[in-house]
Amino acid sequence: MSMKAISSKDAAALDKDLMEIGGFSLDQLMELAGLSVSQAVYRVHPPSAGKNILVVCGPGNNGGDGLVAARHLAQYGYYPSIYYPKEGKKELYQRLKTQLHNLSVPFVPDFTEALKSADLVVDAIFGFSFGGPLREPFPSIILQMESTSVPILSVDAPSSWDIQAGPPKEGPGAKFMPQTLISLTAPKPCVKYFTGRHFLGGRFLTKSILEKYGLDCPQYPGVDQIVELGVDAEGRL
Ligand SMILES: NC(=O)C1=CN([C@@H]2O[C@H](COP(=O)(O)OP(=O)(O)OC[C@H]3O[C@@H](n4cnc5c(N)ncnc54)[C@H](O)[C@@H]3O)[C@@H](O)[C@H]2O)[C@@H](O)CC1
Ligand SMILES: [K+]
Repeated sequence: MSMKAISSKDAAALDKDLMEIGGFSLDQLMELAGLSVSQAVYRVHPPSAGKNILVVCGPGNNGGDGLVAARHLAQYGYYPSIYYPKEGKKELYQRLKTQLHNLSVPFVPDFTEALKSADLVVDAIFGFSFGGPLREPFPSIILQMESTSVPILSVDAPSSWDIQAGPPKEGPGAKFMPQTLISLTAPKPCVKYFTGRHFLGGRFLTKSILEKYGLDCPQYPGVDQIVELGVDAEGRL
């Protein structure tokens, strides 16, 4: 099973349509996106494989997806911790933080230290609005993510990759290849450089939106919020 990619411009327009025409709020979309991310974590890394999940959040909505996913992971019995070096300004992120504080999910100050005890890293740093050379404090975080042996699951795109053109030719991110990627709504063009396990999440598209953007959404099995691309609902290639 495969799916057509969507450019970052169309992905942003589709998001806007879901809210302005579709009647969704950002909170709802982020909740469903983050729920998908948590299910992908559970699928590739069940609690029996290690419960310490380090969720690295960036300043935008990709980071918001990470905050939501961390809440669900805590409810599933994992021990998530959050590294959030550049917090976003939206009130929504503050509410997500409160929800995590109330579950005693720690916000950790030192990425290098936190990585030492992590069983899996969720890369929720940048999604489809990433562009240009990496600005501080992210270059050193990306360098550590590309050289660690801890498995990484990236949300919507491997952070530091150009959404269209894929990994940078040199510098931080040039060798970054997460083990798992969950594309939200639809894969982005950079997915053609990705070689790991690939899931789709964000189960909120309607027939008219699929038609407008020329997308063909694979069938999600049962009540799942994720579908693995490359494998069909019955597990066949
Ligand atoms: N329909 C969907 O697919 C949905 C998508 N959501 C998520 O929203 C993401 C897009 O969110 P946003 O548009 O807020 O953007 P992102 O979260 O992709 O990133 C934007 C932030 O990154 C910073 N940034 C961009 N380039 C940078 C660079 N070179 N160095 C340092 N900082 C940089 C920007 O200043 C901004 O703060 C998607 O990828 C997805 O994860 C969900 O939250 C909601 C539903
Ligand atoms: K990401």
